[in-house]
Amino acid sequence: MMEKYFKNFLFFYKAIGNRLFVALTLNVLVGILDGLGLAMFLPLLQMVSDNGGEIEGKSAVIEGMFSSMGLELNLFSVLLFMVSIFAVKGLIKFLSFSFQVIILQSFIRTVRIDMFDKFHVLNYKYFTQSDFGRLQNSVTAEVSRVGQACRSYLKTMEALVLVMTYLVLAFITNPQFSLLVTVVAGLTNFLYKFINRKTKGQSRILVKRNDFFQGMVLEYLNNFKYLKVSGKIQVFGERLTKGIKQVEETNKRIGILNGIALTIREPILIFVLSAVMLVQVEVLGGSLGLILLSIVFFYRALQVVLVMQNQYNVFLSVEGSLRNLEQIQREFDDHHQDTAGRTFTGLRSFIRLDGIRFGFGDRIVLNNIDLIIPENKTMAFVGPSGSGKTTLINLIAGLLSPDSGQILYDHKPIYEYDISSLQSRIGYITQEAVVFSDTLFNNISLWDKMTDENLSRYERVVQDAAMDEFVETDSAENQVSGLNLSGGQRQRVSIARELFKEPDILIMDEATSSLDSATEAVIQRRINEFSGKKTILIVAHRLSTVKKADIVVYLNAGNIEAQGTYEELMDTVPKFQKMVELQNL
Ligand SMILES: Nc1ncnc2c1ncn2[C@@H]1O[C@H](COP(=O)(O)OP(=O)(O)OP(=O)(O)O)[C@@H](O)[C@H]1O
Repeated sequence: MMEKYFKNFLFFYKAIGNRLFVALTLNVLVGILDGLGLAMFLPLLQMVSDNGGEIEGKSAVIEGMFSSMGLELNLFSVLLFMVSIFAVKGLIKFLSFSFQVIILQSFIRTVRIDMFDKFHVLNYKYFTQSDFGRLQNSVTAEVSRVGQACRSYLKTMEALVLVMTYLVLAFITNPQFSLLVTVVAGLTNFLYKFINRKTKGQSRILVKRNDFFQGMVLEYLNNFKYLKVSGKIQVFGERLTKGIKQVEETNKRIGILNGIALTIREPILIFVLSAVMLVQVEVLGGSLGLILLSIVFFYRALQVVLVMQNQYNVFLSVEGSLRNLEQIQREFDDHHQDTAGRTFTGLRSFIRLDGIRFGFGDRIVLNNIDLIIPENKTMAFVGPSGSGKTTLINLIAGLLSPDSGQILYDHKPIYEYDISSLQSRIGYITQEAVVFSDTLFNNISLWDKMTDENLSRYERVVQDAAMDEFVETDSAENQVSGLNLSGGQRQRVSIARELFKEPDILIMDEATSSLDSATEAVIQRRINEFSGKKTILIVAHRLSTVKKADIVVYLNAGNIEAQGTYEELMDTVPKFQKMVELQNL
């Protein structure tokens, strides 16, 4: 229990640092100034009542305070003091408020940036196996909710120190009365424990339901076209509606619980105050006069308790998001890609795969792969669908790490390199063409500067990728997006981008599968010019594209069954021969 309170405190303390204590101290100051201002009621009360014997004792302290400041205790000086105190209190409250805004902004900024920093180095295998709805929800909506958690937590803490300050003041004024009120009011906390537990439970359910809903939204957007053309958009729409209803149902429950917690506090406390006042005056024969100032403090405390209650409920309703964030941060840390500092400056001799094994979960995808890819040679991977070609390429490109075995770039294991320096030397074109909603120039240069040199490089690769047919002159500033280009056009944008990059190693995984034969031939001719100058890895089902490869590797069920030239494979591997015959080559 205490451990949990401490855990939350530690979480925010780690993110906010000692500024948290500054914020809290400012609040104690606000409370003390408020108390001091309110204490001026004592001399005022004394001025209006003649039988304030007990008040006199306490007000003597104030009188002493005034005389030490060289002031006389009269209506004017008391009121002047009160006005000044409240003015200073206003100023400090403003400081505290502004300080809180600053803390919060920096907290949310840090959490967001930190989240994406962790995301950038996330291992790709974990990414492909993740629930995308959860990932998306975590880096967007959940971070905002964690910001809300921080805000409400801070406000709760601040309210708590204020309540404490008022209670101390009430105790100083009238210990017996204050003790009675505190004990009775404390008993009502059991009720709140119950409500809080319920709220927390709902908050966790809410995160799960939001993850699920976000996942559905992603699928809806990604598959919009298919859902429409298949006439199933309404069916999917019903699932979405169900998701929305579930999220809102949970929100409603949390809202109602908050409402209960918020509204019952005041009537209960007023009841307690009245009951204790009756007992104190009627049974214990106390004086109403002195009770009054304690009541003012209690009432102040009550107002703050209400704020605290409100904020704590808000906190509980988003606490699920906080736990989710901690969990996902832990997962991100556990699944980050290991990468070392050696800068890759280009391939000098070969890439070597030694006894590579790789699986997704229990499914073994690659089984003991040994392979040497000599520098500046073209190697093609062929084999049935699902045989592991793309997975093998992804391992070579450093997207995936083998379960066992080693990948060496020029005698050094791949993990000894700074992976981004290696990947910046790899051109990777896949069947899923990547197009960003931006200008054509930015799409191809990936936001490089628009210098004369880059522009002429851009124009060259536009031609090399056979884009001239859909790209007019002065096209660099044209806006494109995945939606306003045809499949083949998107693929050519992807090819142009990798040519612009001028990589050492060019990987083409079904890179020309969406193109007509004529366009493919143009690009193929351009790629052929690289042969002997770059290391090229090709995955292709259309076997005509691999005829010119130096080495063809035949993969089957995660094993290399044969490798050699196209002709050698035709002679020695009947399965390959059959594949070629089926394509009428
Ligand atoms: N993210 C993943 N999670 C689980 N299994 C996966 C994942 N990606 C691929 N696989 C499995 O790994 C195996 C090899 O897939 P891979 O994409 O490497 O085959 P491929 O030879 O390139 O196939 P194709 O010619 O159809 O593109 C397949 O059985 C596939 O189901």
